[in-house]
Amino acid sequence: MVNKLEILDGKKVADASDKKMAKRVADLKNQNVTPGLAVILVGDNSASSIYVRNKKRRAEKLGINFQLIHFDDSITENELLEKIEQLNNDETVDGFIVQLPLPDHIDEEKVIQAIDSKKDVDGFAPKNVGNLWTGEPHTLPATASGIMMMLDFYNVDIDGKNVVIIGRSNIVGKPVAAMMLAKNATVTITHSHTKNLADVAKNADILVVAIGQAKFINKSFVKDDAVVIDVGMDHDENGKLCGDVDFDDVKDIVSLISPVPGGVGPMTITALMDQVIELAEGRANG
Ligand SMILES: NC(=O)C1=CN([C@@H]2O[C@H](COP(=O)(O)OP(=O)(O)OC[C@H]3O[C@@H](n4cnc5c(N)ncnc54)[C@H](OP(=O)(O)O)[C@@H]3O)[C@@H](O)[C@H]2O)C=CC1
Ligand SMILES: Nc1nc(=O)c2c([nH]1)NC[C@@H]1CN(c3ccc(C(=O)N[C@@H](CCC(=O)O)C(=O)O)cc3)C=[N+]21
Repeated sequence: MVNKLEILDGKKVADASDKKMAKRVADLKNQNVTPGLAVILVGDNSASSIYVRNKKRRAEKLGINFQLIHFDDSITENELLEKIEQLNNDETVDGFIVQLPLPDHIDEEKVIQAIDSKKDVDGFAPKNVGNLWTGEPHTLPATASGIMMMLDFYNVDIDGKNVVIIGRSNIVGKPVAAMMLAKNATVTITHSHTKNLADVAKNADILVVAIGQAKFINKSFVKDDAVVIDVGMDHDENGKLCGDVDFDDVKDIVSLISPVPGGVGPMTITALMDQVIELAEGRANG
């Protein structure tokens, strides 16, 4: 079978949206409002560090105020909660993120609940999660939104399609499921207890992989002509950044695939910046 490989080029989609977003930031600055984003990073998780570095770069490019608050692993839960309270009350900060995962001695649930849902640009606060499933959400998880924006850019039809998601995290798997369902996909969420994962995954017209295992998904998991979205931020045996999908193994059978790097990562940042700008627009309009 002859197959024309097409890449879901997240970098290209991101560059196109940057032009529109920079214009919105300029309009806000004319009204004396500068969008503000703060990020709390505890310790130095590798995927988090990549995310922080690229967010800073993109915020600076777009003219968004970016503030990194970097704590050592030894920070106490109370110190972290105090910082969150301060950001909740800081009028120059439109939105902020607490990078996950957090060290074991900190209760992630408690931290997320402390974030003012109006400033929760990750869309992780319980109120925003609830709204994601019932409609009219205030903020949305950036990775899932970024994936949907990318599929939209490439005119990938979702209605009635079989979407299989591998991974059920609150950051990626579950919000992707909610958004795909809202677009009328038939959604299957799989995880480490799923039996016959390859057979289930082979039903997917659109396969979304977010497990954090380098090159785990090879062509035995992928149907011919499937669309494959690789969320993983892993490292191969040479320490090089790679995804959860073995790109070279599947590239000849898929119809569309997002690479790592240059796929979902840049789209996550696009979706995040879009959300920060939107909150600042809300502030400017009173
Ligand atoms: N590009 C981006 O924008 C982003 C990238 N990432 C990256 O995506 C990956 C996943 O992140 P995240 O969702 O936070 O990960 P988590 O570790 O929170 O969750 C991983 C999920 O994958 C499942 N899983 C793990 N191994 C297997 C397996 N062998 N077979 C089936 N299911 C499996 C787990 O199952 P169970 O629940 O049963 O344990 C769990 O549901 C990471 O590499 C991360 O760095 C994350 C966020 C954003
Ligand atoms: N509260 C919280 N929300 C998150 O959304 C969140 C998090 N914590 N913790 C960590 C993961 C990981 N994540 C990434 C986003 C973009 C890139 C990214 O920019 N990737 C580039 C990397 C390119 C490079 O610089 O080498 C790419 O794929 O092209 C990476 C990783 C968000 N996460």
